[in-house]
Amino acid sequence: MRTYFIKRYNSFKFAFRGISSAVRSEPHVRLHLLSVVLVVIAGFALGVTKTEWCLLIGCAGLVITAEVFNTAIETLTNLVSPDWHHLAGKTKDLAAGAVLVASVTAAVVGAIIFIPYLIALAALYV
Ligand SMILES: Nc1ncnc2c1ncn2[C@@H]1O[C@H](COP(=O)(O)OP(=O)(O)OP(=O)(O)O)[C@@H](O)[C@H]1O
Repeated sequence: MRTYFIKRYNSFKFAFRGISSAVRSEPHVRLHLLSVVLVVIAGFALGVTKTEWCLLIGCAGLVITAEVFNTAIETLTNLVSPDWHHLAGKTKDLAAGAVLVASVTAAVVGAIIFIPYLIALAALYV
């Protein structure tokens, strides 16, 4: 039983080490984390609903997950193919494409949620 908990503890430790390594090595991951912080501040400031919070958190999780996978794929590609190879390039382009899809999705959802709040807020001052 003790071994079971030690193994689970180590799994979490390795996972956090992976996230921490992605944050330290990838400027894009830091940029996306900053965006998440700004979205959370805007969410509290504008008083979004519970459903809207779920959508925003879901999108933020999707983008960060895509970024961490992208970092993992880039790292593995660099290990397997340090030299220029069209398949290595294609692999990295595909991973970057996944991040772009997740980011555009999050941006569209954010716009759909925040724009009506911002219009209502602006209307108070005009
Ligand atoms: N070994 C390679 N062989 C062929 N093309 C490559 C190779 N490495 C990178 N590329 C091409 O250059 C692009 C940029 O690669 P790079 O490794 O700099 O990733 P990146 O998107 O700049 O990553 P990041 O800025 O997140 O570190 C890739 O998307 C790919 O098209």
